[in-house]
Amino acid sequence: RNKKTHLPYPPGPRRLPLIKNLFDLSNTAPWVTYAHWRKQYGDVMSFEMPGQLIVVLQSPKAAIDLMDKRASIYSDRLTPPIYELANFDWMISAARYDTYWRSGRRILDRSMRPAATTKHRPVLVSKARDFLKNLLTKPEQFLEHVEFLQGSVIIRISYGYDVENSQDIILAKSRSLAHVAAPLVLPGALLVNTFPSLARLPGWLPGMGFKALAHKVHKIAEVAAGGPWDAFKDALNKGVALPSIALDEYEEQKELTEKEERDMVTSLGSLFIAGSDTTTSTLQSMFLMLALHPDVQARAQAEIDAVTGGERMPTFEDRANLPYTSALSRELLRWRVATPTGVPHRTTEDDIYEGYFIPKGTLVIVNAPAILHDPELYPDPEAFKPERFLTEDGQYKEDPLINFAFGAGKRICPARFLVDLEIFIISAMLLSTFTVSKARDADGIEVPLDAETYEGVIVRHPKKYKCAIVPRSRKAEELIMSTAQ
Ligand code: HEM
Repeated sequence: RNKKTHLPYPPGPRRLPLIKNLFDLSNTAPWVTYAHWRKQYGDVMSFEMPGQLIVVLQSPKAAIDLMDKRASIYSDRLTPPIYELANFDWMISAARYDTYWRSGRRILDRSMRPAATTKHRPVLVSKARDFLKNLLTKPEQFLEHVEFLQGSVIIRISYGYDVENSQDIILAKSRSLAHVAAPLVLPGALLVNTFPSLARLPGWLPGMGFKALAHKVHKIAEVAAGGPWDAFKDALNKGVALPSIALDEYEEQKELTEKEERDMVTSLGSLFIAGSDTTTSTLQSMFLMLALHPDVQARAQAEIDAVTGGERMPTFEDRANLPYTSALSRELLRWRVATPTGVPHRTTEDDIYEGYFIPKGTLVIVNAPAILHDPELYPDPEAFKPERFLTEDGQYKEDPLINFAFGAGKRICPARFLVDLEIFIISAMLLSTFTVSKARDADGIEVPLDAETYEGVIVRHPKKYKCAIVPRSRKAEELIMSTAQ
């Protein structure tokens, strides 16, 4: 109960002195603990980590009421202290709600709003073709191909730079940053995240290894953001810059001040780390789903064949005639939410909601799986059913709730329209040319697949698995080879 207002915090599990709820939360799947707590404490609940109150929202109403309608006070972030120490607090998804974030976010919103994403369609198609070709030559490496696809899509769309192969230096630097920096956002990853004042102690004291780590992150981040930007500037000077967000912004602003250029470097530099793992996860879930649901796959293939006659690849223009395939790509986002608890927002003022006190500095989480797997909203929620996104007469139906897979409020994922295009075109082109099924061992026995074996806390991925990916026909092979230059 708050001393000033005499109002209680939102209800939640009993806190122990000092350690509060430190040991009540699952380390591997906190969203499961939240969903379990929801049954006891309702849609707006709270718990505490030492020194930090956390509020969890688990219904569309609560998420919209606070994250959207009161966005002016629910849009800050808790930048991990290690990022500040590494001068890496420019990463947009971790940045404070301030003027830097606003100008960076403006660039991203402008370049990824629906009208602007249409421009990226040719890149998506060409990268999808390369992807199919890779699947044809080395189907057993499909998980790696998905990763490569996503990395090359982001770098091409951001800077107009075509990644040639998985050894490409710009891709390697971006991956290295994602690999080193992404896990550091977890509150328990480093002691300095829990006790930021440690950063003020001299580096020679024992336990100060995080300072060397911060230095390393700083170095990698500068190269990962600066390298592709330099490649873009080089292409620009030679007059060969390809269409990209960087080029659009450059042409729009013409003369950039040093600060504007730096903001552009950092906001574009944020895209790889924010967007590679997430879409990769969803596409990796797609292969798992297809191998587990031959009925869904056959229905989508029949729909696509009826439109293309098996004589060509499906295109974006076919989308209006492919409602089931469109619905399939939406159901994927719901079925295995890639970032189940999103990125916490932080309040910048005290607030009162439904008689509960939410103080300034509270972390607020939308537990997306609680909404997208609520049996009242999505009956039989664990089942994969594209029909959820179809009207009774089989037309594609928009469902605004699916946006919770991308967060909420002002910090909602700026790339959600791009992701929609990408998942649609990849699934349509894949289904038109390949059939995915369970793998078989040397004796011809099906290798069992487990739909539940996922790992990762912020972004979750299916654990490494095998499946068989076979071209549907000789004609399908020709289509792949003829278009993938
Ligand atoms: C399936 C794919 C994706 C999913 C599920 C996803 C999900 C999310 C979520 C949950 C957030 C946090 C939203 C919030 O705080 O409320 C977010 C933020 C963000 N995403 Fe995505 N994302 C995806 C793909 C991408 C891609 C492809 C890009 C870049 C090309 C991207 C760029 C970003 C950025 C820059 C932010 C930070 C926004 C901010 O803090 O203002 N995301 N995303």
